[in-house]
Amino acid sequence: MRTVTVGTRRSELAVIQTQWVMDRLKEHLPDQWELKQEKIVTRGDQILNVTLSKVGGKGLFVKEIEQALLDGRIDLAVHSMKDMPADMPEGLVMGAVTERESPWDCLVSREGKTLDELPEKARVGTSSLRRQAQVLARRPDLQVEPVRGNLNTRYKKLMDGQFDAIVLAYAGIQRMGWQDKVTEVLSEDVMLPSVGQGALAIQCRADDKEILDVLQSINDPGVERTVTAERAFLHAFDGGCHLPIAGFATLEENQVRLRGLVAHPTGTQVIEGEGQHEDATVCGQYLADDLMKKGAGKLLDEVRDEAEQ
Ligand SMILES: NCc1[nH]cc(CCC(=O)O)c1CC(=O)O
Repeated sequence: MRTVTVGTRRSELAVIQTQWVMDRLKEHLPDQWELKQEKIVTRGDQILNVTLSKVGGKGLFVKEIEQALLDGRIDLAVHSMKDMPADMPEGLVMGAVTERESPWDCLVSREGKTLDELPEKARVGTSSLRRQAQVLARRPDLQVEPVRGNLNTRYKKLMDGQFDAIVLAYAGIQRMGWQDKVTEVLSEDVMLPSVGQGALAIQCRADDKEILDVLQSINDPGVERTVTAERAFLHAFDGGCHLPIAGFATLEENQVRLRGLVAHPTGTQVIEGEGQHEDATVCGQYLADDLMKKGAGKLLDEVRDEAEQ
């Protein structure tokens, strides 16, 4: 008999994601085990109306949750993979990676216009430098403005007329059941997604063998492999989701194929590449090396300097 406490952020999306994982876990739990949910407020949830990139710091959405795991207040935690920092605190591990929903971004537009159809100087809401850079690379005339808050808040701001369109992760929209609000799913040639986008990461204590065993049953090895390549790529730049870096991997026969890019937030410079390798981590590192040779390191230094001003 064991009561397993599952930690989650309190936003509607986080709760839906956690419930989804709990439903899966239920089918694999030993007899007499129970699942309980515990909501945790993170710093990222408390910061409103500030551009995340300005607040900086990696893991705004995970720190408090990690502390709860280390303290034993919770036994496992469900995170959006893309919110997970590259380095895990001592004593914690990623016990499972779940199957991936859509990795793409999408445009939700107030008057049903696609990215190419938006009128000149239309206002697009996003606080992600990665999305900003790619929107501006395609449509330099648009005005990109920061938008904070959870999905409900952002959608309300769009409908109130603060923006003509917003860019969101399609996976989040799907989980909320909001597919009919989407104007356009953006293809990888327009908007390469964030590393890990659409996948969920389940974190637990490294020494909790019982939980690790149960988590194995819901782990998706294919997604684990592609996400490992994407994260190795991001890690090589010492980057978090607040930098304009994108990466997306697929499996082709026995190879991991990875596309990645580093951009200036103004969209005026985009350095991109593609590579494949059997080993996921090597694949990510090789592509990062390739982009470094094309000037990505210098570009990111500029972006970091500008962010500090
Ligand atoms: N940045 C916040 C965040 N973290 C995870 C998702 C949902 C999608 C996912 O699982 O990647 C979102 C919302 C968004 O970016 O629109």
